[in-house]
Amino acid sequence: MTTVSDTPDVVKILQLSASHGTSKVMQSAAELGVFALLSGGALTEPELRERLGIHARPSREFLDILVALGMLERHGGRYRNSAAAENHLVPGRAGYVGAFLQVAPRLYDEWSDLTALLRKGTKGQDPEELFGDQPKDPAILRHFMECMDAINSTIAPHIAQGLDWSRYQSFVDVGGARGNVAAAVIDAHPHLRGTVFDVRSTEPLFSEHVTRLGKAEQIGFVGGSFFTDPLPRGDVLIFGHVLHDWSPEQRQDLLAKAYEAVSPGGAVAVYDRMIDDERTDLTNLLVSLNMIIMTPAGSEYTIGECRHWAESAGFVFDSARPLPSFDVLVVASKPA
Ligand SMILES: C[S@@+](CC[C@H](N)C(=O)[O-])C[C@H]1O[C@@H](n2cnc3c(N)ncnc32)[C@H](O)[C@@H]1O
Repeated sequence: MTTVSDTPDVVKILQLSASHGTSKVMQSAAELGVFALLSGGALTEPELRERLGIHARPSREFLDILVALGMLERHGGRYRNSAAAENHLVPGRAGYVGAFLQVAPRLYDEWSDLTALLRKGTKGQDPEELFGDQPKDPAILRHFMECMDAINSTIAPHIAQGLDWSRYQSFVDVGGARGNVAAAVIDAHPHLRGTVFDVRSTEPLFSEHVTRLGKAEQIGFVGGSFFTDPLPRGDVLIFGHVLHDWSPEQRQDLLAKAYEAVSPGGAVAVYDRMIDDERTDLTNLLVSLNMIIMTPAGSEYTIGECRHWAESAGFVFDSARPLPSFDVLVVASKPA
């Protein structure tokens, strides 16, 4: 006999209603170090419980949910990482994206007020609180940079391939943080000279990171604010995960400013979690709502809007291509 709870629509509604649970299980697994521990080999539930310091009452549900989510596997009473967890959730691995899960608990708290935000439109944050150029807690800044690099590391090789860099001599990564993407571009195209433009407080972390990557000679740093200071000149200006922090008017102003700084014949390259023009993609719509919650005026935006801002600034639209991690790269050139 079919009951109401067996119908696909009801199953879907029940699963959606419980998705806070899967999100929280993933965050706690990262926080407790489950994936790092299991990268050393399979363990039984009592062994995991003891090593992770978790209580017997929730431990089986916790671990078996991770199995059901495809993050762990269970064979003969022993748990081990799935290939996905082993490749992407073990700290130190090249494909590590778990830093994103570490910021997630904060996001989780911020989302708890969604209904209030939907009514008011903003949480009333101070823009300076988010990205002010005052000294910040160095540990917090470092963690923020690590999280950004965990995400942009998967994108960087595609930025290095996404333009015909043989046509250019220089680029500026605007809001380029500690130079992670700039280093990947230089790595693939050693003839280029790169500049990272970012708030002054990031300079020590930039120097440390590009030195570690062996790119300190090829990448310079200019500190300042892209709202009040001139942008450094270059053949290509990159805006990666920057425009989504600001209002549509500020994005338009930044691209107009970029047009002045780009050499004739050069280009602007923008990447963000852009929304498809039909506004159907759930993943990036959720990311956009997250930006609305987390910033005073930011959000994601459609590919068409990005094209419109670039064209209004004087650029000629070249291409929009999807990148891994649900980002889109828009490239537009400045006539020679
Ligand atoms: C979300 S991060 C993106 C970092 C990097 N481009 C990436 O793709 O991961 C935004 C960057 O913009 C920088 N930023 C914020 N406000 C700025 C301003 N007014 N002037 C220059 N850089 C700024 C931040 O310090 C941060 O490094």
